[in-house]
Amino acid sequence: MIQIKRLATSDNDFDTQLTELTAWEGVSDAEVNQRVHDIVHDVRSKGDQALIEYSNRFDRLTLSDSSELEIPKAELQAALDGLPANEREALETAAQRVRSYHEKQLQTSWDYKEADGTVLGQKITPMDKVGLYVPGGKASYPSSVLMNALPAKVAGVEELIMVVPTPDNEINPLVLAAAAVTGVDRVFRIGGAQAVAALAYGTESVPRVDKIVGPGNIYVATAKRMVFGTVGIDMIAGPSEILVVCDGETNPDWIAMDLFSQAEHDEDAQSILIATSQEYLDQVQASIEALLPTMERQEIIRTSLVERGAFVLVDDLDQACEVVNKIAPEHLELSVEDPEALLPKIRHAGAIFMGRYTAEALGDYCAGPNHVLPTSGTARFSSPLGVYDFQKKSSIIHFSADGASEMGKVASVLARGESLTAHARSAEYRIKD
Ligand SMILES: NC(=O)c1ccc[n+]([C@@H]2O[C@H](COP(=O)([O-])OP(=O)(O)OC[C@H]3O[C@@H](n4cnc5c(N)ncnc54)[C@H](O)[C@@H]3O)[C@@H](O)[C@H]2O)c1
Ligand SMILES: N[C@H](CO)Cc1c[nH]c[nH+]1
Ligand SMILES: [Zn+2]
Repeated sequence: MIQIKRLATSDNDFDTQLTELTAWEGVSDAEVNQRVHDIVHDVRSKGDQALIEYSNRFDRLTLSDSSELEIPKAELQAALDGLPANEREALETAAQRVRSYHEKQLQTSWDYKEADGTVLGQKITPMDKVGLYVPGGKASYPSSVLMNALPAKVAGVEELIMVVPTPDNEINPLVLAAAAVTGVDRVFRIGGAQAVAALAYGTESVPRVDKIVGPGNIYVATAKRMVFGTVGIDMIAGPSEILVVCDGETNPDWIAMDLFSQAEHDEDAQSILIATSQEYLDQVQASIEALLPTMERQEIIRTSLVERGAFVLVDDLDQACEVVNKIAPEHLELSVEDPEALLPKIRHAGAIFMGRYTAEALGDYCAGPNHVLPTSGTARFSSPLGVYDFQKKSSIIHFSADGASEMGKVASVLARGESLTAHARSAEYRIKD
């Protein structure tokens, strides 16, 4: 029997149980923080040498020279050329759909003119150089290459630097092929906190970037948080999560597999099912028992479900939405007859999958929207990775002589109210007699 926690909103201590369930201890774990701090410090002070040492230790490589850190560009195209036709076609189809979706997000500069001729606006500029973290410890993620690189390309970023760990010196050719398809400029075989530090501070081989994006495990997420300020980051995109709300009418095997789909990423991944009847939860439990032995990654799935998974019994679908908003999941599946009716009640979720046919897995690969999403409740204030993450804005202010005179009077009063005389006099010079 796989012991999945059972909670009910009718439990007296439901809120406490929910808080304990969704707390991702690792993020604030002092030991992880110290380890990541040491790694970041070493990369900053020893550069490539630290990258070589950590990659040899954590990814079991045998690097001895800086020149081995980068994967030559010719290997990216060779990987693409060597793909079986069905893989190449799937990769290109997914890339085309992700690109089209993201093109809709492109923001452009804007301005408007006031009656006295003053022009105000915003100039939108792509970033110069960004770092794309592509995870690769427990699974390899060609799809994450697409999701990281394509919005950056659509935004017009000049240089894309990708990092990806290659444990035991193995790399999925699809990862390199995806880098070729999307036009990534340089790829380094490094991962974890050391890769994040290299992108943030630069080393002899790895260029320093302006922003680091992409998902990763606890070491990656902690390092991104640590270097924020020196570089920009997109969000904390940690271990995957799925929250399924079901009205009890979807085939329980489908729901069991949807829960497995995120649990198989990582022991730290979180899969939760909310339903309106105990009988339905029992049916999904039975499906899990029957299907788990058929799964290649059953040990990871089992640990994830037992340690971090849960079944939550609610009175009705309205109450389900309240629980969703408290959890603010990365992925939400509304596996119900009328998902449109629930949508207005959902305020916090990274991506919302509507109806019984919309498996979250489609969103991971080829629906079009980005799969790099905020995790561990950060959907309360973060959004999916998008073109907007690679664009920045400058305010444009161009006063006419008349406008400067009128606003000079306003600025003068406010500046004198702050006792900032130079500000006041600077504005006053432009006031017409
Ligand atoms: N939120 C998203 O959008 C999204 C998308 C894809 C994947 N994911 C998540 O990304 C994560 C990927 O994790 P992963 O482990 O497979 O790959 P990863 O690339 O994130 O991490 C691998 C690296 O972790 C470092 N590491 C491993 N053990 C360490 C230790 N003991 N001390 C210091 N560093 C250590 C190593 O440097 C290694 O190269 C999963 O949790 C998955 O769920 C999230
Ligand atoms: N579910 C992950 C985001 O949390 C993305 C992914 C890539 N490959 C499979 N899944
Ligand atoms: Zn996934």
